[in-house]
Amino acid sequence: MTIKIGLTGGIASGKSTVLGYLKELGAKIVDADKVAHSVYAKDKASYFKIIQVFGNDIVNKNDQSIDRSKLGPIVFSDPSQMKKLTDIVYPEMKQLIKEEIAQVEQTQSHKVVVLEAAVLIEAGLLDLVDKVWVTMVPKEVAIDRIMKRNNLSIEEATKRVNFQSPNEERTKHADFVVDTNYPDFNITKNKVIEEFNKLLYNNSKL
Ligand SMILES: CC(C)(COP(=O)(O)OP(=O)(O)OC[C@H]1O[C@@H](n2cnc3c(N)ncnc32)[C@H](O)[C@@H]1O)[C@@H](O)C(=O)NCCC(=O)NCCS
Ligand SMILES: Nc1ncnc2c1ncn2[C@@H]1O[C@H](COP(=O)(O)OP(=O)(O)OP(=O)(O)O)[C@@H](O)[C@H]1O
Repeated sequence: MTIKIGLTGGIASGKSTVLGYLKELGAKIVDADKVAHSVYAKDKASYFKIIQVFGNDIVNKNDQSIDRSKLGPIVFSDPSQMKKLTDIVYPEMKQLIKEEIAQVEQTQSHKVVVLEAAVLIEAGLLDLVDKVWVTMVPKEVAIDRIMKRNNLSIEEATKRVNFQSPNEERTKHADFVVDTNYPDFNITKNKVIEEFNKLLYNNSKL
């Protein structure tokens, strides 16, 4: 049997760091951001729907591809526009993720598959996983990390954090909360290894 972990967390909460540890432990990674990007391809049903809703201005004139860098500013500054986009993107994204996970289950290529998705809960992906892991730092720490990492003002960094759901929304669904608010990355790493092994060796599904 394959154990399916959904990994989510707010911006700059340590998702990529934890994902790196899980990869080292041998888990297969499914990256929801990447899958979401793939639905913009011309052979996907979402392609035409997105152009219908957002118009030709978001299309690259040379190759007719959708330019995400034009779409981003429209949707990230207006939740109602983001809702219009995700109403189109999420169903196709979920179907593709389902297929990717099924492939791992069928071939039994990996014992653990991790679905990394910033919007695991919002996109209705909870039913695809057995366990939910949530990376978390206090809001002020996230803001501080973004200011340093992305070289942004406190206002810009705060805007990015506020765009996403609050930590409490996510931790409500968590089987395991990965607190990454430690200067020493090894503390985070050891917690991840411990929980991973618990899951792998105490799991009746295996
Ligand atoms: C708006 C789009 C076109 C911008 O693409 P672009 O390549 O410029 O940015 P990218 O996808 O790398 O996103 C930047 C960051 O924002 C996060 N993010 C993207 N969409 C959302 C959202 N709806 N809610 C919260 N965070 C989001 C991503 O996880 C990532 O950390 C793209 O993010 C998108 O299609 N978003 C809607 C689908 C979605 O929710 N994707 C996230 C799946 S985890
Ligand atoms: N103990 C720690 N564990 C994880 N990350 C830490 C820790 N201490 C500091 N950080 C820093 O937090 C920042 C965010 O980490 P990471 O990129 O893994 O987060 P993320 O959730 O994937 O971010 P985003 O959603 O913005 O891509 C990084 O700059 C990282 O160096």
